[in-house]
Amino acid sequence: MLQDQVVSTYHVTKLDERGGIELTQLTNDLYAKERFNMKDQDNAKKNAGEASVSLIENGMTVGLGTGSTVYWMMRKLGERVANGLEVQGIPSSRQTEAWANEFGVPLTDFSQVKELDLAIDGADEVDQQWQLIKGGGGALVREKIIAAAARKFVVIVDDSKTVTQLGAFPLPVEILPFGWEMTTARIVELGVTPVIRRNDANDIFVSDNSNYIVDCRFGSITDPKTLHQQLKQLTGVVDTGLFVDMSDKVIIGHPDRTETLSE
Ligand SMILES: O=C(CO)[C@H](O)[C@H](O)COP(=O)(O)O
Repeated sequence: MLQDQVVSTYHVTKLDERGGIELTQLTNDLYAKERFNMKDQDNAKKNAGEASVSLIENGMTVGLGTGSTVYWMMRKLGERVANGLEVQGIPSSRQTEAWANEFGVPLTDFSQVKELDLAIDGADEVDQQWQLIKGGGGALVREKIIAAAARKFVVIVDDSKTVTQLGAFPLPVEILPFGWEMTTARIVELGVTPVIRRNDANDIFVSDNSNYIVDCRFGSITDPKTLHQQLKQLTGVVDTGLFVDMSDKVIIGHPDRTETLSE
C-alpha cells in the first residue's frame, strides 16, 4: 500500500512538472510558468532541451523523445522549422506527437524511414557511464525503439538526474496485461517488489502500446546490463527502462547553463 502511494505521488509530481502521463493542459501551464515563476529545475530542463536543438541539421530525420525536458526541445525545434529548417521527426509518444502538431514539426514513421540521423530524449537517471533509467513518463518501449534506430542518441536531462549508481528511481518495466499478475510474480523472484503503475484516478496505467508498467524499486543497480537481460527474458515482459550502452552524448541542464558530455 505504501508503495502504491509512493508511485501515485510520483505521478502527481510528474503531472505537476509536466512529465507525466495525462498532460492535456500542459502547454498552457508551461507558458504561465515561463512568464511568471520558473523554478530552477524548469530552467535546467529548458536549457538542456533547447541546447539539443543546435545538433539538428537541415534534412535530418530525428527521433523525438518524451517528457518535460523534451517539451522544450520540441518548442525550440518548432521555432527553427518556422524559420526554414527542414526536418522530419518520429515521436515516441502520443504526447510528443501532439506537441509536434502544436509546434509545426513535420512527422514521419518507420514505414518511410529505415534509420534516424539523431534521437533526442530525456531520462530519469543517468550514471557516470551514461547508462540510463527511463520510462517515468511511460514511453520506454517506443523510446528504446527510436534510440536503437538512431545513429546518434542524445540524452537531455536537468542536473537532478545525474547519479553515481542507477536504482534510486524505481525501474519501469513494461509488461503485457494478460497474466500481469504472473509476470509480476516472476519479477519478485529477482528480489524486488514491483508496483503496478496507476494513474491519478487510481486505475491501472495503460501505455501507448496498451500494456501495463510495473515500477521496481531496486535501490541500487550494480549491473544494469545483466538486470536488463534477466527481466527481458521473462515471458510477459516487453522491455525495461534500462538503456544500456545506448547514449552518445549527454546534455546536462543547470539553471543558468548547460554542460555537454560526449566521446
Ligand atoms: O523516459 C521518459 C518518459 O518515458 C522521460 O524521458 C523521463 O521520464 C524524463 O522525463 P522529464 O524530462 O519529464 O524529467
